[in-house]
Amino acid sequence: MAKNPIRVLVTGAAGQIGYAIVSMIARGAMLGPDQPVILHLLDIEPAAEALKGVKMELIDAAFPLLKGVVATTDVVEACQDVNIAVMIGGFPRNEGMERKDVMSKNVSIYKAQASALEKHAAPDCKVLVVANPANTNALILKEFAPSIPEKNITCLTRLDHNRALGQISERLDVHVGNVKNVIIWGNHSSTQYPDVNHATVATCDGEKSVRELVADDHWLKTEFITTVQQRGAAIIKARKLSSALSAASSACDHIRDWVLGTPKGTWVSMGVHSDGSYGVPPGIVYSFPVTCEKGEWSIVQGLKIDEFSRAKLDATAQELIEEKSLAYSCLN
Ligand SMILES: NC(=O)C1=CN([C@@H]2O[C@H](COP(=O)(O)OP(=O)(O)OC[C@H]3O[C@@H](n4cnc5c(N)ncnc54)[C@H](O)[C@@H]3O)[C@@H](O)[C@H]2O)C=CC1
Ligand SMILES: O=C([O-])CC(=O)C(=O)O
Repeated sequence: MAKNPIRVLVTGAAGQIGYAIVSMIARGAMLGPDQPVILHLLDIEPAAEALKGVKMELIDAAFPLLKGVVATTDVVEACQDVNIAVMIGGFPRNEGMERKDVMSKNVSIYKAQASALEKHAAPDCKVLVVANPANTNALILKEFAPSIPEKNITCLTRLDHNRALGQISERLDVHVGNVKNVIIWGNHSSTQYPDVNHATVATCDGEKSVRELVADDHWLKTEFITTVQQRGAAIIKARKLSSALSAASSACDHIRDWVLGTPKGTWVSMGVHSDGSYGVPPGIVYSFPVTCEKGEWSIVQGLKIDEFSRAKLDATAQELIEEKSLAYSCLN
């Protein structure tokens, strides 16, 4: 029997990431090749014509899984009964800016949209915040949508996770699909900590540790980390626009694994509300290694954290604490 359609909200749908992600969702990259979807597209009035154009193109593409498109500038209409909300609406940074530099513009959007989601989305709606500063926007969204369960509000660090997989794959000249279990700890910012201490590569002789195969701790502790931390800025420098294709694809990966589950023995990175695991203070949205099953994520427990990692985990937590107070000062 055909499945009922799932309603997916995409905010900022007339923007770069929005334009890239809608066709991915309509092709089944987010929810599976047999899952019909209805797209709810939200943007603001100045982008209303462009949004209309996106809807026209979705119709023209005749996607078999796409059962309807609601394209609107009305946040209430956009949020009505949605099961998944991908929150991309906001302002991107330009060259030379840090992601927190878009804080004052973007956190107020998340405060305003929180209550529309709370009142009008499906009660079990899963929320992914993409717009920067992603962790802090997710925190603000939760704060102003208190009835949405904390575990349903997450932010995107899967792009950083995929970037780390990509860097290891390039360095070892192995296919990226054979590399797994890197971790992004902390903030989606230049203080994030890409950690390969538990990462492995599938080889014909079984799974091997990334650290042993790379055999260059200096590179892993320096250039590898900074390349992943600075990749967003490098893309902006090269394209004069921030990452869009890779952000859209990673957002699909995030939701797909959350809803359909992570493969056995594999974890991914998600920005989630800290429960105090690994000594990370509660009260911030922090990227952890997680596995997902039956639509629920859980933080991977019991990983050994060495002294080098400890300092990095703490530094990015500290930045998130500071961002939190900056966000509140922007809202006052
Ligand atoms: N977490 C992550 O890994 C990544 C996050 N980002 C962030 O995603 C966000 C979007 O990036 P792009 O698509 O490149 O930007 P963009 O400027 O191309 O598109 C953003 C869209 O949001 C719309 N918008 C603005 N205010 C809105 C509101 N109140 N409600 C609904 N829509 C609204 C704009 O009209 C625009 O169409 C930025 O904040 C960017 O920094 C980008 C890449 C990766
Ligand atoms: O760097 C930016 O501003 C966009 C972004 O978040 C990324 O590419 O990771």
